[in-house]
Amino acid sequence: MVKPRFKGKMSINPSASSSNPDRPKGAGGSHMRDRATINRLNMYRQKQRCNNRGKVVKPLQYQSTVAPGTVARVEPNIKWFANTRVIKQSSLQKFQEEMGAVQKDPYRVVMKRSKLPMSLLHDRVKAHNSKVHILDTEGFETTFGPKAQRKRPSLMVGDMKDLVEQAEASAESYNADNDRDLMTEDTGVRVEVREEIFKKGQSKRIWGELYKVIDSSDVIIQVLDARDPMGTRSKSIESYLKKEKSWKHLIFVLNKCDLIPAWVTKRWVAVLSQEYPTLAFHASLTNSFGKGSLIQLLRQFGKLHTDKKQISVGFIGYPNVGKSSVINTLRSKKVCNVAPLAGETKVWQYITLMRRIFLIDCPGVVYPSEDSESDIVLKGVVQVEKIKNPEEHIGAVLERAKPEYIQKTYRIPTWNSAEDFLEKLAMRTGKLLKGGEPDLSTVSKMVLNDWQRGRIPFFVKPPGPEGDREVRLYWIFHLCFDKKTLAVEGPSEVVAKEEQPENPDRQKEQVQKILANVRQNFGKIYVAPEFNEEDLVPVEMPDLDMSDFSGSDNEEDSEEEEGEEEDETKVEPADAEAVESEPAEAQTGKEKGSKSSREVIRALDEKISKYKQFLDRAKSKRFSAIRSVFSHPNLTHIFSLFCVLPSFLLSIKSFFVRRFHHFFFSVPLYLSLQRRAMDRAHRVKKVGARYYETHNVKNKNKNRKAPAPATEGKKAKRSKH
Ligand SMILES: Nc1nc2c(ncn2[C@@H]2O[C@H](COP(=O)(O)OP(=O)(O)OP(=O)(O)O)[C@@H](O)[C@H]2O)c(=O)[nH]1
Repeated sequence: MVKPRFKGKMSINPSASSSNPDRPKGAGGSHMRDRATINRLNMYRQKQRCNNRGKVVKPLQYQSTVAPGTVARVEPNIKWFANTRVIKQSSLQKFQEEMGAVQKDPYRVVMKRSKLPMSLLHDRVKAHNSKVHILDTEGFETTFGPKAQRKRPSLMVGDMKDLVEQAEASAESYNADNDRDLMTEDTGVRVEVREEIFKKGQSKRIWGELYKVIDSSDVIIQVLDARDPMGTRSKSIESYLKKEKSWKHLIFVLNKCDLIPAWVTKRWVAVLSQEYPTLAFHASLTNSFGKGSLIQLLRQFGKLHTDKKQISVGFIGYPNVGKSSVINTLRSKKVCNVAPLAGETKVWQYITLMRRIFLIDCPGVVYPSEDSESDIVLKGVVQVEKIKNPEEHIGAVLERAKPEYIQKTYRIPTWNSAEDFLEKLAMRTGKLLKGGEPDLSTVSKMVLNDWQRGRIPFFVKPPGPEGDREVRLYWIFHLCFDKKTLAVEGPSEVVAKEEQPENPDRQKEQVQKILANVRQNFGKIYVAPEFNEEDLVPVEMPDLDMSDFSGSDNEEDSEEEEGEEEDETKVEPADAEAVESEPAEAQTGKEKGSKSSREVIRALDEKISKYKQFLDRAKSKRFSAIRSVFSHPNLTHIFSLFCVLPSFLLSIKSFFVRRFHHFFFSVPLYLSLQRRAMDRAHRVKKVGARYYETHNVKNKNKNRKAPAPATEGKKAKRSKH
C-alpha cells in the first residue's frame, strides 16, 4: 500500500480557479482579477456559522478582531482619494467659462456629457441658512462702507410706499376662483369630472406624436380653421418653437377659407401675418385655393436647405382643421385618410410631395385651454355620435350663429329657447319617438354635425381695421399683381441668384425675401355658404378685379405634376398666381348675376395679353443673345417668324414620321410626352407609409387594416422559424 503523500498546508495554491489569487498568470486571459478583487469577492461570499442556539461560532472575516460593542475606527487610507482630482481655482473658472459658452451656443453640441464634470458648471446650491462669507472675498469698505460697491438685489419697487401700493393692487386683483391653493370647506358638492371624450387630443401619446413631427420637420405648418383661427391656434407650441427650435420655420395655413367671406380671410391673414407668415387655403381635390402658392413656398424653402438631401414639412394643428386634406390637395390625390370626425389621423405619416420635399401628417392635438365642453364640441374635437347629451350644446350653437342663418338652414322662423328650437326642428324633419314625442337627441346630433361640417354659416370676426394699420407684414398682398415687379424679382429668380446661407441672419433675410414675394388673390376663393349683405362687406377691396386672375385648374394641375416629376423646375410667380384654382363664378349669387358679357370679353382680352407677355418674356430669355440684333421694331415680325418656324417644321416632320411608322410597322410611334404619361400611369404609386405599420412598436393600432403582404425576403425568414 502506497503511503499517501503529505498534503500539509502549502504556501502556494496551485489551482487555476478564478477565486485563487495565486493562480498562474494568464490562466484567466488578459483580464485577470487581482488579489484585492478576489479577496473582496471572497469576503462577500462568506457566511457566518451559528450553533443550534443561535450563537455565532464562526464570525465573518474582519468581525472577529474586536469584541462586540467596541468603538472602532476605519484606518484612513490614501486610496480613498484615488478617484478624485484636484484642480486650481483658475482652471475651474476657465472650464466654467469655456464650457458655459459652448453650452449656451445653440449651434454647438457637447458630446459625451457623462464623461465631463458638467456639475462643476453650476455653483453648488447653498442651503438657505448657510452663512454668507462675503467678507472672505471682499473688503469691508467695498462691501458695507459708504463707498460700498456691492450689488443690491433688484426689487420692483423703489421704496416702502411703492411696495405697499403694489401689495394693495395685487390684493385687489386677486380672484379666489383662480387660486388653486385656496383651502375651502368641503360642502359635499364637487365639480363633475369631465367625460373622457372631452379629453380627446390631449393624451400623452398624441403629444408624443406631435413632438416627433416637430423634431423631424424643417418647416412646420400650423393649420388653422379659418372660422375660428385664434381658437384653433396654440400659443404654447409657438413659444416652444421660438424658444427651443428657433431655426425651424413656422408658417400658418388658414384652411377652410371657402366657409367664410373673402374679406374676413383677407383680414385674418393680415392679422396673423404680423406674427408668422400666413397663407389662405381651401383644401379640395377639384376646387382648391392656395395650392400653387404653398407648393411654391415649400420649393423655395427646399432651395434654402441645399445642404440637405430633402426637407420635411410637418403639418400640425387642432383635430379636424384639415391637415390631411391640405396634404391630399398638395398631392392631388387621396394619400391620407380624411373624415369629418376628429381623430381620424392616429399616427404620424410620411408622404412624398416631390423628390426633395416630404410632408408629415400629424394627429390633431388639443392644446391646454380654459375651453368649456360646448367650446370643445363646437371646435369639432369630439365626435358627435359619442356625446351623451347633445341637447346641452345647442344653446351655444344658437348663440354663435346668426339667427338668419339658422332660419335659412332649417326653415324655422322663430324659437324661444334651444329646447323650443329642437322641438320645432324635430316636428319639421319628422324625427319623432313613440307617441309623437320629439327626438331631441337625434335632431341635436344633426345640428351639431351640420355645425362641424360648416353647413351653418359662421365665422369669428377678425379684429378691426386698426389692426391692419400696424401690420408689419411678412407678405405683400397685392389684389392686382404687378407683372413688372414679378418679372424683375420673382422668388425663383431671387433664390437662383442666392447662395446657400452661411449664417442665420442671411438665411432670415432670404426667408423674408421669399415670403415677400408670395401673393394671393382672395377674390378667387370659392365661398360656398351664402352670407347676407352685412357679412359680405367687401372691406377695402376697391381694386379687386376678378378678370385679372383667370388661371384655371388645369394650369395648376400641370404645374403640380411637373413638381412631382422634377423639383428643379422653377415656378414663375406669374404662373403661381395663375395656378390658384378659381371657379368660373366668384363667390356669391349676387356676384354671379352681375357678370356682364362686357366683363367676360375684357377678361378674355386681358388673359390673351397676359399670355402674350408671358411668351414675350420666355422668348426674350431664350434668345437674349441675339435680341439686340432684332431690337429694331421693323425686325420684330421677322424675329417672331424665326422663332416659330423651327418648331412648326419639327412638328410637321414628326407627324409624317409617325404616320410612316404606323403604316409600315403597324405599331404606333408615340411622342416622348405620351410615352412619359404612359410610364407614369404604370409606375407604382407612392402613398403615405404609416410608421406603426412598418415598425414593430407597442402601441400599434389594433383597428388598422392588416399589414401589407410580406415580401419574399420576409416570407423566407418567417418560414425558417
Ligand atoms: N369646407 C371645407 N372643408 C374642409 C377643408 N379642409 C378640410 N375639410 C373637411 O374637414 C374635415 C376634416 O378634415 P381632415 O383632413 O380629416 O382634418 P385633420 O386635421 O386631418 O383631422 P384629424 O385627423 O382629426 O387630425 C373633412 O370632412 C374635410 O372634408 C376646406 O378647406 N374646406
